[in-house]
Amino acid sequence: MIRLEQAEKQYKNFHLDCSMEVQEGMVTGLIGPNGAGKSTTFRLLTGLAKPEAGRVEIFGKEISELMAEDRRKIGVVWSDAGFSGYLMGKDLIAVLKNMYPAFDEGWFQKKCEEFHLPMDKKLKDFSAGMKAKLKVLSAVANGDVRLLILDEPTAGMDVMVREQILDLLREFMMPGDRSILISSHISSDLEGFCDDVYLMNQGKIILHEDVDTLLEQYGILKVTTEQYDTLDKEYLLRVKKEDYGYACLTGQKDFYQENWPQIIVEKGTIDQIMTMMVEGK
Ligand SMILES: Nc1ncnc2c1ncn2[C@@H]1O[C@H](COP(=O)(O)OP(=O)(O)OP(=O)(O)O)[C@@H](O)[C@H]1O
Repeated sequence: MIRLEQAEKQYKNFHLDCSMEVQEGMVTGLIGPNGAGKSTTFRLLTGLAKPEAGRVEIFGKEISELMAEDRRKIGVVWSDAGFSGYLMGKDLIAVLKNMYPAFDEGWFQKKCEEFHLPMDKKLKDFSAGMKAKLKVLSAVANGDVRLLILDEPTAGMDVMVREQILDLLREFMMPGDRSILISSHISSDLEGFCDDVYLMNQGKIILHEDVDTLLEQYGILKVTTEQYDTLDKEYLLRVKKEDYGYACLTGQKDFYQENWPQIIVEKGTIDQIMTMMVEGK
């Protein structure tokens, strides 16, 4: 569905060099700290920025070659942009009908009710959570959409709003021929939702892994300086100095548990793995 091959973009003090893929039927997460380059990657994918080198493809075509019928199958939600605040919820229906030939009005209205989105209120008076739900709902209500590109759709949301948005996206994925690329700087947001994640830091992908593998096989070894000296370092991805000795990230936690049963091995959340990858040496 999406393929970036050494796509490069240069800003004054920032260089993006990104290769990644989003497969049909998969939810792929793009995670990374603030300023990592996630939005820049999304701007390349949506044609808002042009790569200086490399390839950026959606549905097997370069972005500039996408036809109107291809574009109709792509839904994009930006964290910092949305509909005019002076529209009322009910005015939006006419706007969406006009934008999407396959707009599912009945479904949209039903969901607005379910999510308690007031149709007779101006969008500028919606809470942040209401705005976030409305943006995702509007993208999903386009019956043609097959690929959603979501820039931090759950950022700053409380746990209930976040789960409502993720449930909506799970429903969108049900038919099996659809895909989502979703970014977040809080990776725990995406745990239990993504099939695979790319971790970006300073414009580069520094890790790509299935979420199941990340959660089952990655671990953080907490070792004293003496234990560290005896460890086989072959399967250590990152090491970070701590007061007690070292924290070591591995993608082969069973190997260390079997061979060094005395050391502490923590499972590690995606956030901890991300922090180790970014801050460790
Ligand atoms: N139009 C631009 N001109 C100059 N520099 C830019 C421009 N857009 C982005 N940058 C720089 O590119 C870098 C990456 O920014 P980007 O917004 O892609 O990061 P991000 O991972 O989306 O961060 P966040 O999680 O904070 O949204 C930053 O250093 C930013 O200042």
